Amino acid sequence: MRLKEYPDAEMMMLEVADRIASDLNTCLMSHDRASLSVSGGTSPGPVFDSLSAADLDWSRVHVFPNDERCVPPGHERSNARLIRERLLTGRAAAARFLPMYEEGQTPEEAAAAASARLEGELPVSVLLLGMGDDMHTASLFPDSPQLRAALAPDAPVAMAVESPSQPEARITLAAHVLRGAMTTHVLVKGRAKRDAIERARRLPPQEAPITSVWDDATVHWAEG
Ligand SMILES: O=C1O[C@H](COP(=O)(O)O)[C@@H](O)[C@H](O)[C@H]1O
Repeated sequence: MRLKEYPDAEMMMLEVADRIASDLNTCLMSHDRASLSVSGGTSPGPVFDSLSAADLDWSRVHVFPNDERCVPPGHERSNARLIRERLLTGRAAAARFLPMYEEGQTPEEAAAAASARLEGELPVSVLLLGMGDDMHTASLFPDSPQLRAALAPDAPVAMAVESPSQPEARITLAAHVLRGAMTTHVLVKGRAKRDAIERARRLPPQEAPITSVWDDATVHWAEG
């Protein structure tokens, strides 16, 4: 894992957006299309704002979340909603979006459909992950009963998971799918998460799921 520190969050968001655009362009030079899997939650909005204006052939980019909360697509906690509103606008509106959850599906149905839909998109060309204070990434939560299965090398592409700390069921890409990405960036903001990075270095994936996917990643951090 490479840790890159920035003097402020604004600079970090711009540089991460630039790096992702450059990674996508490089991929598109030698492939018909590129896949971009992005985090949800509270952190990546400013990266999306900048990335959505990037000059690249978005019509050849397929975008999907790392994970999804099983809520309706217009819900304020929907990762798809954040991606549609902040990333898939401007130039990036030409990208194809592949959702992980559709209203009315059970989590298990959504996970099976997402696995089938995303299998042909692998390996992920460019992966943007986030990380919580509890060292979860995507929806790989340390207190999830399904974590062991989601960390297994033979896990399905996408899995239905729960966490006692979360209000709804989730769909998450399995750890081996995240680990298999061609380029990985982890976006981390704030002092509490910096402390979490240091704690995670000494812990196994069962306690710090981020460590199961960050070996080849660049972790971008700014205090605020
Ligand atoms: O619940 C989630 O949490 C992580 C971290 O989110 P943040 O709000 O602390 O930035 C995020 O990466 C994941 O996609 C999301 O569903």
